Amino acid sequence: MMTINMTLHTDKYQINMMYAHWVQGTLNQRVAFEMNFRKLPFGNGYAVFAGLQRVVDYIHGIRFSDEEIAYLREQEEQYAEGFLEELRTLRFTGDIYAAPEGTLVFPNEPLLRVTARVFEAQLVETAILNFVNFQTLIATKASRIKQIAPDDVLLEFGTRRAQEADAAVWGARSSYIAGFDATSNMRAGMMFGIPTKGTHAHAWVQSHETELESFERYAEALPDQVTLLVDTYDTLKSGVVNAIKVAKELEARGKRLNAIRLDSGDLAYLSKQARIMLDEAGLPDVKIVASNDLDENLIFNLKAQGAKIDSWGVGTKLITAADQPALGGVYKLVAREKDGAMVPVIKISGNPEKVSTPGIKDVYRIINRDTGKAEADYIALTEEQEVKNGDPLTLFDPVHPYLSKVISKYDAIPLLQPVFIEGEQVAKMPDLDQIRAYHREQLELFWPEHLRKLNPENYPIDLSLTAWQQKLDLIQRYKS
Ligand SMILES: Nc1ncnc2c1ncn2[C@@H]1O[C@H](COP(=O)(O)OP(=O)(O)OP(=O)(O)O)[C@@H](O)[C@H]1O
Ligand SMILES: O=P(O)(O)OC[C@H]1O[C@H](OP(=O)(O)OP(=O)(O)O)[C@H](O)[C@@H]1O
Ligand SMILES: O=C(O)c1cccnc1
Repeated sequence: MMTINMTLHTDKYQINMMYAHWVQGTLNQRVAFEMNFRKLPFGNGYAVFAGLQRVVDYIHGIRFSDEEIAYLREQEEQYAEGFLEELRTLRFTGDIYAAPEGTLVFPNEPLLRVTARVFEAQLVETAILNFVNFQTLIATKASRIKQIAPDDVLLEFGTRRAQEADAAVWGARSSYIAGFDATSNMRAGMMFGIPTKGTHAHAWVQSHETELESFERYAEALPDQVTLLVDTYDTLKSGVVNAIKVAKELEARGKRLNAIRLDSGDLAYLSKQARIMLDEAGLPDVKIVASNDLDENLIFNLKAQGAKIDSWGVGTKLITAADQPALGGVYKLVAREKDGAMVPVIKISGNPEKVSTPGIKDVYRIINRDTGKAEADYIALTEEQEVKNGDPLTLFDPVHPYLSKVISKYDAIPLLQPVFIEGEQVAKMPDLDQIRAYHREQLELFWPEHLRKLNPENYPIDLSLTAWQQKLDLIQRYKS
């Protein structure tokens, strides 16, 4: 398979900064960047971290080959030849720590950290944000849907409405991580091993003289997985009646009708009526699939109306994250090398929540040993020992520091795991089913108050006293 060179999947300003560092002789300065987001999407109580596999693939593929070099030479005559020669040998040689895909993550905590020569750390910002922002957004949307239909079969149908091809396949993967059962996209199935499922379209019915004939022909062709779309002409008077006839014909051949699909009209009413008709025909095992612009709110509503739907096909609103089409993850410089040591740096803002937290940090999920539940995430400078030693921790909200409590019986799970060290991948990426299982286990760690769809309780993200003090000191220094 031809692999596409993604090295120039970056903003020009990154190359400009790389050039300026090269000119100034500072390209080898070591820096640390952390990625985080400030606001949860969809009013949800958590986000589902995704995109790391794509980041890993991208990092491995960084190469300025003849084509990239020629393009840069042509695009920007200010770039000196020596710089272009430097790029020719550029490989990623830094460290990347990241949360595993499927982890529940929260605002204002580092999800991924790059420590590298500034030359490399700057190059990779754009692609990392692109991959992680999109995939985390879709995984979070999918997780909301899964939360309200935990026992139903969830099918991802979005490709035709996705924002182009990459979004379709990586969105399908993100949905699967968060609990979807299958995708309709065959390429996503082939690339990632996601189960694929498909029914048939209205075109199949329309391309026959009668609906019944179309159902019979379809069932003849694919007798082991027949799902019939029943709404082309009249769902209850024609579609379901014909589906029942075909189910009986299948039974006579030792086969069975798997399901019917509803794709328009009042899905609550039609599913209830269809259920009665199927049950009365002795077909209680025939399932009902619904589709038509669904999302978590509609599905929730349909369930409240007593809809008899076993499986949901969700396309447009999932794959485009229709109610919030972007996650605002950012990549901020937190430390730089000075006289051989890494020193913290800060970005001040008029908005207190936007002031960056300086220094290289780790995040620990603090599990209360009495309850087995996550109590808070605790952000500490990497050199801090308290949490590593299991010493009592003061948990306090950095925006409202007077709200605090001490916890002593806890387990601290470090969220950021090494992925690359000195340019070498040090951890094998889990396979997709492991990621999916891990995501399910993650949910078990949280109280339902943080997981509910509407007005969830904020999960505390706390700063260590040392990290907090350092931030205050730096704010003070820049103010004076
Ligand atoms: N019982 C229900 N309660 C709330 N919303 C519903 C219900 N049934 C269906 N919907 C949703 O209402 C929206 C409109 O559906 P409807 O079938 O009326 O229009 P449509 O999609 O234009 O139909 P058609 O495909 O026949 O043109 C869809 O998003 C559908 O999922
Ligand atoms: O509604 P979504 O959540 O986006 O799910 C995907 C939609 O795509 C198909 O419709 P389309 O009209 O494209 O084709 P069809 O003729 O097969 O219904 C399908 O019937 C769903 O309604
Ligand atoms: O299999 C289906 O029913 C399907 C697939 C993609 C989009 N809409 C429906």
